[in-house]
Amino acid sequence: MHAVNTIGTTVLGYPRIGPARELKRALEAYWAGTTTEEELQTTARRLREQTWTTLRDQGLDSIPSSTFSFYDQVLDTTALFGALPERFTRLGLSPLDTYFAAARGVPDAPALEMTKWFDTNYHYLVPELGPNSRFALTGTTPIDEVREARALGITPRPVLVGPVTFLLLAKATEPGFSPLELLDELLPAYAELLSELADEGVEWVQLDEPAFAADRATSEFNALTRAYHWLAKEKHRPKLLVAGYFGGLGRALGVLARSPIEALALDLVTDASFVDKAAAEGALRDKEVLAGIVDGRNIWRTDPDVALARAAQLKATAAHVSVSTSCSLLHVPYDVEAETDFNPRVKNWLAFAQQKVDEVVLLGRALNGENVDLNPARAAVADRASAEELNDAGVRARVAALQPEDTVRIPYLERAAAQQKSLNLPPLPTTTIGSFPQTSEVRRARAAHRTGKLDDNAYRTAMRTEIDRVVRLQEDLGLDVLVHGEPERNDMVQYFAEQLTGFATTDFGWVQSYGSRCVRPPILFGDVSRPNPMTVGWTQYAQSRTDRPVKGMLTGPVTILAWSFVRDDQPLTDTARQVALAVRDEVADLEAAGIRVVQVDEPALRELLPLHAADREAYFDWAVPAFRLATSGAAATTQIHTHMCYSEFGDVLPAIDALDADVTSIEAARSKMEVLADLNDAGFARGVGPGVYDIHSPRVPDQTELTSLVRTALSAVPAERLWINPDCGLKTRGYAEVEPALRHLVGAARELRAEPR
Ligand SMILES: Nc1nc2c(c(=O)[nH]1)N[C@@H](CNc1ccc(C(=O)N[C@@H](CCC(=O)N[C@@H](CCC(=O)N[C@@H](CCC(=O)O)C(=O)O)C(=O)O)C(=O)O)cc1)CN2
Ligand code: MET
Ligand SMILES: [Zn+2]
Repeated sequence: MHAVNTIGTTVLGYPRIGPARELKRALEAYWAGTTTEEELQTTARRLREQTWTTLRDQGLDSIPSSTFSFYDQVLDTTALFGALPERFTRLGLSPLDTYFAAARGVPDAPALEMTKWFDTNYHYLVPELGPNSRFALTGTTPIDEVREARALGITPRPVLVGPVTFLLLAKATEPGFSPLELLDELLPAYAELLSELADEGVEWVQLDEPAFAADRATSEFNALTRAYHWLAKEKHRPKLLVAGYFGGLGRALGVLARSPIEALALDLVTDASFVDKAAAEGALRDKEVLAGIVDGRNIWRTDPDVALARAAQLKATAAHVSVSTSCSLLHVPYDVEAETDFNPRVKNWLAFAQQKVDEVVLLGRALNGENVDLNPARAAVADRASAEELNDAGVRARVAALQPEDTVRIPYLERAAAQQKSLNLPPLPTTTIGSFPQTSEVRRARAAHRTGKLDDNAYRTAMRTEIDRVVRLQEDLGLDVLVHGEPERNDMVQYFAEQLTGFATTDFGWVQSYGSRCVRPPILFGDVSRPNPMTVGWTQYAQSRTDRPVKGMLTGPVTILAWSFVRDDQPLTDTARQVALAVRDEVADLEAAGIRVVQVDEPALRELLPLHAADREAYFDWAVPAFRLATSGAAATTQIHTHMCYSEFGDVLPAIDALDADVTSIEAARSKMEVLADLNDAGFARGVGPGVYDIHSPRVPDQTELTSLVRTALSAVPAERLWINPDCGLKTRGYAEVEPALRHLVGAARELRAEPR
């Protein structure tokens, strides 16, 4: 047993969508109006109870609560402290519907902005705060959950977004205002919650401060000091565990070590060198340290010897050391045992959330000096290291033979002239980003094909029918560069992973991306190669149905890595080169099949940007060449497009320029085209297609609005280089919105082409 009053073994958080995506289905049914709030609440309660009892039965000492969310934990915090913008609260909806309005938007109240949770593929809803924002404990969810858990005989450890990270993640509603100025307003609301949790018998509360894994200013460290001195001075409160993850804590480690909190959770996986710094931090002497030695973000089984050595290093300096995950398990799937169709050898190398909990329990006992059997784990790690799939001589030789000229094309202006001669496009050419609406018909056909109910021929016919429809629609609308619509793709990364060697894909390995939307990140376990063309058949078919150019559609190497679970036994740069060569082969085959425009999507270029500025150059040094390796084999006449979205691009503009794509489409509608001026400042002078409307909203923009946006764009970019397109792919939308929106888009282009310049 663990010592009295310590936290002991635990995990920092757990998946919540449900092992069979029960929450996704319950949410979508509720939003569609086919079920009641009560039914939704019942599903939610059952999922929470299932999580708590599973974690208890697996033997964790401390069970987290409030890791459940109906949409997002940052939005939960905003709602809990009464800080939802008035445009939602004045709607007169129930608390739950007000919350969903903020998450998803309603006709007169656009949703909160959504953005990436640090360097993950999870998205949170950005709080909007201004000088007049006030906080009050208006919600009861953490307390309700404690009561639910206690009814099961479990006294849980509520997990909350910490006050400083919450403010640092918010966006200011007024220029010049820093939400951190609201700290003194916010702390009393947190203190009140802590006091109420103490009343419920809660012993420990976890406050997450991942914002301190990024570079921070002195004022921000001061805020951290102030926050935890302030919260800790309250007498009536649970003990405080502060969790920093997604990297080493830098100066925040000392700040937290010197603050009067009782425990600290450290990510010992992301930054191994951080262990020494933590060990050297004498002030940990009065604290319990949760050693995050089980990777919460990747799916490999933990090497028990490496992990235990890291944890043991802390024993000399901390009052008590317990074992935990490096971060919440939100970022991994539930259970590897659900994968019945999996290569058993690869399966034995993996740990999903449920297996990671077992690892935490086992390693915790080992750290306490109990006699446990670590040999199965050691054997699995050794087996993986020796697998021949990790070492494909042909792939290795090809990478070793790469030359600098493999990442260089002839100068842009020469290419642009050759492409214009071949494509003969009008000024302000129009195009889309690739996917068209994924109708239930298309989804059903894919599902039936997967389960064998639809044979290959019938499936091909179904997809071709869809491609015909999408091509005809684009011709009718008058778009200039067409796409095939991606009906055959379950996901823009998984689709490729399913066809490449070195990848395994899952049937049930769902991970929440945002709200009810999930992805199944492929597992990149070995050397990567492309046995056969992956997209040529569909693209060539689409091209055969029209005289206009059809744009081939590929996912780039950086995004394939970012949205997969990647191997941790070699640098990302090595893996990226292998993936890039596979994409390069596909570009060559598309070209050979007569495709004159190829888009290589890199929406995750910004996502993988390291949180610490000092690591960024090294990142660009592999990410940019990987994209260039994938695309530089193309003939001068082949027009290479790329696409980026879901990000603030400020920190990656030089990298976008360095990709050397002929045309870059980039999310811009929500920021009103500001990115164009920024690109100019970075010296960017190639084709650019700022998204002219936000595809995340069902709202259809009218032509006047689009014309005016393009006019704004024209003040930054000459018509010869300016493309007109939506912000992102259309797969999550319906035709009822897409058709009129694209009609207005083409109309705007025509209107402006007719104007004298
Ligand atoms: N990997 C990835 N990350 C990304 C993005 C992305 O496109 N891909 N886009 C950004 C935003 N994220 C997004 C993530 C997911 C979805 C999304 O729509 N996901 C779908 C699932 C996509 C999928 O893999 N679908 C498969 C499997 C569908 C499925 O669930 N099938 C049913 C049965 C089929 C049926 O009858 O419908 C089942 O297995 O139970 C398919 O369509 O083939 C969902 O949650 O609903 C959208 C955006 C950033 N990160
Ligand atoms: N080609 C992809 C699509 O249109 C790009 C999406 S970026 C998240 O769906
Ligand atoms: Zn996109």
